[in-house]
Amino acid sequence: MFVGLQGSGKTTTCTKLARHYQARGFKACLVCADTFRAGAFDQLKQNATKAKIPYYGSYTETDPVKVSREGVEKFKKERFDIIIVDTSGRHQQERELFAEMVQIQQAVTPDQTIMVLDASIGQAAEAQSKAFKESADFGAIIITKTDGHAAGGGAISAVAATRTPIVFIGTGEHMLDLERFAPQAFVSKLLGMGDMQGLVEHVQSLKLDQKDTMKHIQEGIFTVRDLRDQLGNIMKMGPLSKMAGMIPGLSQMMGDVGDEEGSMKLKRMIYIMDSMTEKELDSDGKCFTDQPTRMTRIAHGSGTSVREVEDVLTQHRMMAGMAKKMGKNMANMQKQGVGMNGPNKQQQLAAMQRRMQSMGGGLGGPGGGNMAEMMKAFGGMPGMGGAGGGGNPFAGMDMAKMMQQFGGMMGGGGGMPDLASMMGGMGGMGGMGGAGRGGRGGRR
Ligand SMILES: Nc1nc2c(ncn2[C@@H]2O[C@H](COP(=O)(O)OP(=O)(O)OP(=O)(O)O)[C@@H](O)[C@H]2O)c(=O)[nH]1
Repeated sequence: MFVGLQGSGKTTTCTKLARHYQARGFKACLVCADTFRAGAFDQLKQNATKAKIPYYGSYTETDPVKVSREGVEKFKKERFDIIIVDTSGRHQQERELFAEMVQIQQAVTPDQTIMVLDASIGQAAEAQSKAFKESADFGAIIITKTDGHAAGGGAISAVAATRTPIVFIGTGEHMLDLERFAPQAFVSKLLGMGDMQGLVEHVQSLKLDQKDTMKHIQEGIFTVRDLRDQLGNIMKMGPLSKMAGMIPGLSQMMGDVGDEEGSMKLKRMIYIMDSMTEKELDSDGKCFTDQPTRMTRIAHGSGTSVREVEDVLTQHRMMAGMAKKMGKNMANMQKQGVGMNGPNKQQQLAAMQRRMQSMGGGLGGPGGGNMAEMMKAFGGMPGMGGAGGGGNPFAGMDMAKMMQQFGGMMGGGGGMPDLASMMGGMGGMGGMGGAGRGGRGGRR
């Protein structure tokens, strides 16, 4: 059950949370117990429909206690794992509404009552949460709008007084803008040091489909379609600035590259590939150099310029070259039998871990992120050859060799890549609004 002040972001956060659990395999649903505000049910309905989450509510029933009881009973019968009840927002003084909140709580006997707090109220959060605590005894807090200028620092320190855990934070208006609250990650992000754990969780929740591309890369192949799929995956990840905030040092490096410019560029690249024939998409791109008129046709078809089409093909050639290198190395590794399928798998894993740790220590760069964790995160990053949903595509291989190769790929000259060149490589790979222009692995 959700409680909170009017406009704190309750309804939005209910849907975000339901989607969060749904993406992790739970049967989640929403009950609208806000019969107070006209349009509240419509808002919940709209959000729920968009996120494909079952919902319950009524246009005619005015008793919120009745609606919530009916909704919860219905979904319990249908064996839902997580039933979220959204109550109407209130002001601190609204006695009647407070009484109603308690009645709903008694009617549905929630396993958890969560209070939603807007970060912008800052230090006032303490008085606010105390007032709520006196009526509805909530067990957890979600702080919303931490993407605003208030960043949540004041509100977070204020609610410490209630000794209630903050479980999630809202980081934007989009459905995916909900993060599990981890104090350490939160602080390092505030300080511009990135949040690799958040990145891994975010990428995992997107359920990116990378199977075909991974298989291709292992074989040393990278088709134009693979590039299209990877760019599509990057688009799914949400605004570039948000992703950058999670990668140590990247947001500083990106400087003035705007989200709009970046995503527009990605979109145009996708339009270009959408104007290609199936055969062209599945090709290695040579047909374009053999018959350059194809590029003119595609530029016309996609409403772009021949120059842009050339750029996409250059990008593809670069990635195909890397895939070829990678495929060869993987084949060599397999030949040498360094795969970890033998009986001493545990020992090999431990040795790998040690090697990774010692390498991680050598990684300078802004933020000095833990290399082992970074590799895990990059495992699931589109464009980095990750296997679907954050799985580590390097599992079962010699990590040291892999890392060396990464260094080579990113222009680090065979050693460990420094962070800047890694990001340069990423920017180049994804064509992400020029984020990688300065990096050695960048396009030019
Ligand atoms: N920037 C940002 N906006 C948010 C966030 N969470 C919610 N919002 C916005 O805050 C506004 C209010 O959100 P609602 O979900 O309608 O608030 P509510 O608490 O349900 O409002 P009542 O039903 O009146 O109590 C909406 O415009 C949301 O898009 C967040 O984390 N960041």
